[in-house]
Amino acid sequence: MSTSLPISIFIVEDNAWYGELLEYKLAQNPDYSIRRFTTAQSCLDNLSTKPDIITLDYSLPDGKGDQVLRQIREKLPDVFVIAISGQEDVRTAIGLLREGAYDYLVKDEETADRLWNAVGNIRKQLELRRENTRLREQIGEKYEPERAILGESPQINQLFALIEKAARTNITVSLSGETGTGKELVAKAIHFRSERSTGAFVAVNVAAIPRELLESELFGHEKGAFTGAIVRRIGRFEEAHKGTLFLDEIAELDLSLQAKLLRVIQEREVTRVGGNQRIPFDARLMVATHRDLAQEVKEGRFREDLYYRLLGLPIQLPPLRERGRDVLLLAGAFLQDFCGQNKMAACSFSPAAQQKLLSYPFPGNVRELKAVVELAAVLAESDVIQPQDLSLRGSTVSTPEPTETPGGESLRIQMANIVQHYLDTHNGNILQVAAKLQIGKSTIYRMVQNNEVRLR
Ligand SMILES: Nc1ncnc2c1ncn2[C@@H]1O[C@H](COP(=O)(O)OP(=O)(O)OP(=O)(O)O)[C@@H](O)[C@H]1O
Repeated sequence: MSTSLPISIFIVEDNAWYGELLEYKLAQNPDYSIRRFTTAQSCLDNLSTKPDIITLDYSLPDGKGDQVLRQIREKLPDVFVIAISGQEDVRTAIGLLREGAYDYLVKDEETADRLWNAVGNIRKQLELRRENTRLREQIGEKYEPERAILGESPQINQLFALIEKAARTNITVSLSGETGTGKELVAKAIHFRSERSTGAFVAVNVAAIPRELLESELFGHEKGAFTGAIVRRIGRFEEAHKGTLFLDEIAELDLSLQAKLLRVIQEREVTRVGGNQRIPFDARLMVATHRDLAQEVKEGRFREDLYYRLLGLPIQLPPLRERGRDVLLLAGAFLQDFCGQNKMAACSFSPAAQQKLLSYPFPGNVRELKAVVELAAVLAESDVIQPQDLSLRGSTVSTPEPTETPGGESLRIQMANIVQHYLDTHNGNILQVAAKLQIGKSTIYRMVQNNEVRLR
């Protein structure tokens, strides 16, 4: 297998003949770019070019292998060093491996082949490392707030400023706002801008997990802790170690779990269900709710002490209807994305459709807008979306009847027929059908609510 990624290798060997042999072997792979050095100093002087791998002769005229290895690793901690020595001394080998050498080879007639294999193994690790870096960069880019969170209204600009502040420290962040306003998106943006971005972002929707499972979900359980606990399982707190734990719908946590959560946060240790070992964790906490948590405290449904523990930096997300022309900006971006993903001609909104979007209150906020736009793109008869293509709940703007097709069925009925067919063939699994048809799941939920389709 040849890799398209070049790998740079330094061969440090004072014996010219031996150096030649190693270079000859490795040069068989055209992706390896090789440089040879006969002294430790000449290698150290060239480390700024950042080789991926160094093969290091243990006995160089100007330095012993372990000292040179240390100097190399001080400058390039990530470089893979393969030590090569003429002496079969186990202690030397162990010492070098302890100093961080990747491998140790003894000079004999098979060294070149073993080096070839060792470099091949390193290459695989390097490819994984590069892939990881690439993915991490992509994620970082994706969650660069200015790119992922769309909007130009003063409210959104204030939000960007708060995200920057939150990302600079480890302070707990409490997000509030109506459903679909982007609370989870903001939590991710903060995580991926923070020093913890290389750690995991672990999201738990407290309301979506049955009470009896939630404790073990959060804190883990030991094998045999309860019927069904056939293996030990680490909880979300442990999973988020060095990263961020995002607890969504925190107001739905019942009072007994609130007490446990408070203790865990105070002590920064979890005890798995059925266990007695206290396991320290280092996760940053972010919480979100669509409720007024202070009001929940007043009404005795949320512990006051936990409330103050979690409040940290409060960020309130404005409803979409208060973001002025951001509605059109978001709608345009969602439309472009959807048409691009589905290889449809570029679409736009007619002025009347834009007006309709601007005058609708969007109780489901950005999530609803996205679903409405995607459905409109499917329903529209031309590449200009008209008001009647926008299916808004209880809309005040009068919408003409959907166009009749030659067969006499309205497009909306046809759409319902298609969705019904997929629901029937996918056991009523809304998520699967939404993915298959590339429409928002809320669109299908709405069709179910309006009795346009049925879950049989
Ligand atoms: N400003 C924005 N720019 C682009 N996309 C957004 C914006 N705000 C929200 N979204 C998108 O809207 C959808 C809903 O966002 P998100 O899940 O973050 O909302 P939420 O407030 O956490 O919802 P809930 O309270 O229901 O959990 C997601 O697809 C998200 O990417």
